[in-house]
Amino acid sequence: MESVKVLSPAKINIGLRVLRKRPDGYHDIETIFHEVKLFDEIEVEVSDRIEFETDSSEVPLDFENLCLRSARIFIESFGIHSGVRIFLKKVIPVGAGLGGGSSDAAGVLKALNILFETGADGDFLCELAGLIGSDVPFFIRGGTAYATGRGEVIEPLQVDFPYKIVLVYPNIKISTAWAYGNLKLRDHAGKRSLKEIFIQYINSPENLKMEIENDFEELVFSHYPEVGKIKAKLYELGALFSLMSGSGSTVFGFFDEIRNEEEILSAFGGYRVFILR
Ligand SMILES: C[C@@](CO)(OP(=O)(O)O)[C@H](O)COP(=O)(O)OP(=O)(O)OC[C@H]1O[C@@H](n2ccc(N)nc2=O)[C@H](O)[C@@H]1O
Ligand SMILES: Nc1ncnc2c1ncn2[C@@H]1O[C@H](COP(=O)(O)OP(=O)(O)O)[C@@H](O)[C@H]1O
Repeated sequence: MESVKVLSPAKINIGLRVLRKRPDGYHDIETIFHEVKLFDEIEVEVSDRIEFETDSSEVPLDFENLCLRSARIFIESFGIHSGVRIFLKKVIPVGAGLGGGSSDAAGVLKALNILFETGADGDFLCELAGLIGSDVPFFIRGGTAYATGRGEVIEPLQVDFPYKIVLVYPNIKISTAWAYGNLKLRDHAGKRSLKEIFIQYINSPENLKMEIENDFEELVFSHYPEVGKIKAKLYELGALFSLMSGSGSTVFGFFDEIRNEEEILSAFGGYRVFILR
């Protein structure tokens, strides 16, 4: 096989509860991951070294590069005796709460699995993915899933998703480690699980509004008031439900139909807006 190309999608978190700090420094969380139609592109081919190229100036090229980390883990775990060249076309904003880096890491695992014809199944790729980052296992299968543990325990959910989605990224990069490190934990004792709430109310946005929260909103909105203003503006523009994704700074809105595309785009002039139908 000459080369393999895959698309790696962004995600949103439809609700995010941070439950407790664990002895290993991570936090147990509860979230609904939902894949959205915004994609990076990855191409891999065999090479004599492990090489990486990208069209983005924002992706780190050192040890923090998640595509390189994925490739090294894959090559070591299968005892492969060649290298790979990875090309990443970056579309998903970086440090935006959309999981782009994690998705690219999963995309590299999936692409290399095809390139080297290992025959490894999704469960094995999920195990490798968990070594790279908490959000990476979700992206092996994508779709919609209920996640627990540090985010790596995935239960796929079958849902007919009824909304168009608008994403607004206000050009503010937020470090996930900073967000977890500065969060004041809230008490979720006695609440129904996000999975139950999501399944019961996916077609009832008024109830989603009342019951689904993202614990990072308070912290991020207080440091960056412009992020909170996006949520209010999305409701003014007709969103049925709106929430910040992950540790921010992207805010998403669910709409039944989008008839005011021009108005939405001009309301957020200067920000990156994605209208996903
Ligand atoms: C907040 C979320 C919600 O989906 O997403 P993003 O906003 O980053 O997209 C995730 O929990 C982000 O997961 P991910 O981005 O994979 O995090 P990792 O690389 O594993 O960890 C980065 C750092 O975040 C903290 N961390 C991460 C996950 C977790 N459950 N508890 C934590 O405390 C740790 O300090 C860790 O060193
Ligand atoms: N392929 C990649 N794309 C984006 N970021 C990457 C990548 N590889 C490593 N990173 C690092 O991961 C960090 C988190 O990026 P990203 O996954 O886009 O954000 P988030 O965790 O907010 O969803 C970035 O600040 C960057 O340093």
